[in-house]
Amino acid sequence: MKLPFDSHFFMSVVFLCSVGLLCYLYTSLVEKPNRLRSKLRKQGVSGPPPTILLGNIMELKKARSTTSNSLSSEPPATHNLAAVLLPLFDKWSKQYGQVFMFSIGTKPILCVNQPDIVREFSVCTSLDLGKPSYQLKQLAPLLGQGILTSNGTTWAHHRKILAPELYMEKIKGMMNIISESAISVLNLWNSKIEAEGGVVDIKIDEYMRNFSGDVISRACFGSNYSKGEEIFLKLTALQELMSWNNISNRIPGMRYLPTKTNREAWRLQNEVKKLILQVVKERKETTFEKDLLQMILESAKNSNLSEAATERFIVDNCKNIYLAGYETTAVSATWCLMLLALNQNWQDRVRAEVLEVCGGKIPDVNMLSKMKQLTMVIHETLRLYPPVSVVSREAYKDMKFGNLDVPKGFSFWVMVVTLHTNSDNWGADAHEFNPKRFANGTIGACKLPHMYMPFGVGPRVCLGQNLAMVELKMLMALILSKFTFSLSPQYVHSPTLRLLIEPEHGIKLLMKKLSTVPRV
Ligand code: HEM
Repeated sequence: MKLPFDSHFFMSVVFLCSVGLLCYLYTSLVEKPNRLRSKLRKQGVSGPPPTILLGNIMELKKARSTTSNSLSSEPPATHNLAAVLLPLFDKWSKQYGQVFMFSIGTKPILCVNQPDIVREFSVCTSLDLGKPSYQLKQLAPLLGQGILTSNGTTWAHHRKILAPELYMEKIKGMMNIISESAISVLNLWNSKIEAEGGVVDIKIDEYMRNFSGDVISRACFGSNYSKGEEIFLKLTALQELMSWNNISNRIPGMRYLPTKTNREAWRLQNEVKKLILQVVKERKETTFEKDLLQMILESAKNSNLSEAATERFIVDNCKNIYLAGYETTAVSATWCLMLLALNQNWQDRVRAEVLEVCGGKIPDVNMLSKMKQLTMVIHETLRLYPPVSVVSREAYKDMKFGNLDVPKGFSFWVMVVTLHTNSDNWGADAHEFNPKRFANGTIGACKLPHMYMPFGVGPRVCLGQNLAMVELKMLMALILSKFTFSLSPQYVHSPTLRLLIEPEHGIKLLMKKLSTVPRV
């Protein structure tokens, strides 16, 4: 058969295309990352040598698998998470200094724990310092493009719309919802204790999730938990599929292949979208509340977006808020109860404060603000067990931090756990539970307060931190005023790093009703 074109010409085109593709791959996967790394090497920054394409992935993987089973089954004597969860980073930091570079795949990353650079990084307001591109790609299937997963002017637009809805003034209006959600957990525990004769061994994790899910769903979206429950379950399953443990998330391009896991993730994505749009539809038909969902709806309407873009704006931001505020608060509450169970003196002390301030009433904002000991305990919990272990950014143009010229394309990691337990900053008891260090607030707690960052830093600092603190205080105050608790003998201490720092086997407490008012 005669080809309609010259076969030599065809072969030349194929040859040239292949050479072009190889050059492109070589430049973007090998030459460019090497060029970026060499710019920092010239400034004296070193780090573990990366292997071609895989970077330091194999070392990171090995470190994770060797540490995951090495934790004590006893309650912790100290809370040295940096050494347990991030030993490789500890080792690299000792070997290469407080600023070193490593690679995830071909992506060069600068790990920064040096106080002056962390300070500059945390006050930088440039829109060119955004969330890392590799992270946005990884989270896109889970979160689409909302406030958590966008950069530049798109992010600024999302933040402007959402921020006022989470100011303290608005949170005051959510107090009833927050206390009702907490009381429903207390009622369940009460019934369990009565049914089981006075003391009950409870795994608290799901209750904490129900609480924070209920609050987010009702306060921000006006729907009740039973409507949000399905969304939460699917998002949690989706989050699990997106976690580091899933190989598809570690190999570039793998998530586009129709593997079993990916197909399951796509199915869940569609279902979550349908459910959120269903809540939106009901909302349009029935209510004109001025809550977060209403703001998102109105802003989408005013933005002259196409119907598809409007849907995406709504669905993505709903998912972002659900995800940002759900697990983080639940996990913090879980760790806080574990620490109070382990430290009975602090449990008694905070309970005495709660009983004195509230006198048997449900706390209001004013009462919560008077609970100093409780606030100290929560800050200390977030110091030792910060749910978000790394604050990360990428330089989208050449930038300067301290003496460091950082080329465009470099990502930064600030290791929150490492900063939170640095003994130079926090003192010799850095790995111990000592809420007293927060007696003068977060500013007086250590030598360099900007190194305390459970809610992140700079313009992208957590939007929900006021809400989270009020939720945690309300829940702890109500639990402490009704129950006493200690760690269950079945509790196994095994903090693990999924997307967040979580108790691997959950937290079990021995819980009973409070009979007498304790003396301190
Ligand atoms: C104890 C609970 C929480 C913790 C520890 C936490 C922590 C964080 C952290 C570390 C960040 C990233 C900040 C950065 O990159 O500098 C963040 C971002 C965010 N959080 Fe939270 N968070 C909590 C609760 C909440 C709640 C309850 C909500 C909302 C209802 C929320 C909404 C957000 C949003 C929207 C962002 C993205 C901000 C942006 O990129 O502009 N968070 N959070």
